[in-house]
Formats: sequence, structure tokens, C-alpha cells
Amino acid sequence: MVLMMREASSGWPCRAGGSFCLCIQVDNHGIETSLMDDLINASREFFHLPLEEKQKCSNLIDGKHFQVEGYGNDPVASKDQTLDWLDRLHLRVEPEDERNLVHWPEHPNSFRALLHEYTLTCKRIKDRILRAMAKALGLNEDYIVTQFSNKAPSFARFNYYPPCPRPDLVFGVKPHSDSGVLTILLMDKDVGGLQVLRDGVWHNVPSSPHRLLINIGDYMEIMSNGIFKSPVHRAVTNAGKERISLAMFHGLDPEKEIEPAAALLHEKQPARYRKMKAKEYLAGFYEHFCRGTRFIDSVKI
Ligand SMILES: O=C(O)CCC(=O)C(=O)O
Ligand SMILES: [Fe+2]
Repeated sequence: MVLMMREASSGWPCRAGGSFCLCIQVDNHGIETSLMDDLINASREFFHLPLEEKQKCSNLIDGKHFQVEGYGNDPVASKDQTLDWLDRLHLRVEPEDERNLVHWPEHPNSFRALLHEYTLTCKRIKDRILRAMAKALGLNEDYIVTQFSNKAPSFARFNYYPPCPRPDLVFGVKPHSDSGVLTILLMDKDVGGLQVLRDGVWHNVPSSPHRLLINIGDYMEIMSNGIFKSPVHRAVTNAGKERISLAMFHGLDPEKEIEPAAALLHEKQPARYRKMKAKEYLAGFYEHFCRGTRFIDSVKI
């Protein structure tokens, strides 16, 4: 995995002043390609269902109040917010005993078992990557993995982008970085659209069948005291083809304090980020996401 990180780093990460904006492409990840295809196809079947059927998994309580889990759009914080051109299905997959199955599609009936299996596989990949990253930082190899308690949440977010008649007017997903420790993103096999910001320029991430993209999240940026930077990325739309991606977000226990690892700090390298509970970070993150700004900028010291 370290080797893969090094190989991949030639393509995407950017180096600026001793920090790495990390976005790693991984091909030999060990996940059965049939599992990836079956899960994406099952989600495609779900997104193609009639609206009334999908709304059985709605992310609106009483058709009005937004909750993080379920099928629908992102939260709307103000009247002038530009909405992204996507439908999403956002599900808590970990801890397993906190899954809210009411939001999990029953059709197609393979969906739940496939997502369960994919979740377990992603968890193993995540731990291997985090051990490699801890070593790369010069930390104890288990330092990052042990930040995750059995209350640490992981979410699967299926993004469905229908063809868009005016791709020049709207994003599939507006520019953002991900909030958690690490995201494992399965991109559409055929249709590109993901772009990463590097040195002020947007670069297309080429789509390739069964390739995973590992995105560092804001929590990792904080824990590494800015040595790793969470990449700003966005998805653009196109007029011709629908596109589906699946992001697996790995977060931390809401009560967990996120802070730069003590072993990385010294007199000449003081903490660059304020310490904050994960639940406070998330609240700020969503507020900023809706406005199209980045919360991490406001926790920098
Ligand atoms: O669709 C994509 O490729 C990106 C999705 C994404 O950035 C997200 O879900 O956070
Ligand atoms: Fe993202």
C-alpha cells in the first residue's frame, strides 16, 4: 500500500511548502470488481425507480425537515443557495448497530447485502492506508487507526448525476473538501466529471473502471498538523450521460476531540489548528458547505 501511495503520488498529490495535498488513485485494492459493479448497478436501479418509491427512503422528516441520512438533495440553508445537480442516497454504515435501515432501499433486494459486504472491504482498505500514512508521518503505525473508537461513524454516499441540459450553469457537487479522516471514492466506470484543484487550476480526474480514489479529509489535515492537506474537489455535469459515484466517508466519534498529533509538534512547529470535538466540526462543516466555503479555514491558528 505504501508502494501504491508512492506510485500514485506521481499523478495527483501536490507538494507545497512541505505539505501534501493527497488524493491517491488505487487500482490493485483487492475488492472484487463484481462487487463494485453489482453495488453500483443496484444503486442505479434504485435511482431509476419512480420518485414515490425512492421517497420511502427520504432524507426529509414529514417532507420538510432535513436529516443527514436518506434519499434526496443536500440541505438548503438559504434561499439564494445554488443547488447542486444531483440526487443522493446517504446512509450510515458504521457502527453496524446504529444503521437506520428505514433509509436503506428494499428495492432492488440485493442492495443491502451488497452494501454491507462493500463496507467491510472498505474498512480493511482504510486501515491499511491509515497505517501507511501514520508511518509516512513518522508516527506509531497504529496512531491514526486507534483514533477510531467503536462509535466512529462511516457513511456511504451514492451520488447520482442525471444528464444536465446546462452544464455551464450548475455543478454536480460544488467545490469542497471532505470532512472526515479519509474518503474512499468509487468513480463511475465510464463517465468522468470529478475535478481536483491544484495550484489554482482544476484538473480532470480520468475515470477508469474499478479504480478507487482515496481522498484525505479535513480531520486528517488537522491530525497531521497540515502536513497532509485535504484536496478541494468538485464534480461537473454533462448534457449527455448520467453518472454515479459512491463515496465512503470515514469519520470519528462525535465526542472525539480532533487535534494535531502531539508527536508532530515542537517549538518550531506549533499546532496550526484549534482542537475541536468532531460533532462541533461537523456542524460548522455543513454550514460552510451550503455556502460554498471551507470550515477548515476558520479552525486554523
Ligand atoms: O462524484 C464524485 O466524483 C465526487 C463526489 C464527492 O466529492 C462527494 O460525494 O463528496
Ligand atoms: Fe467530496
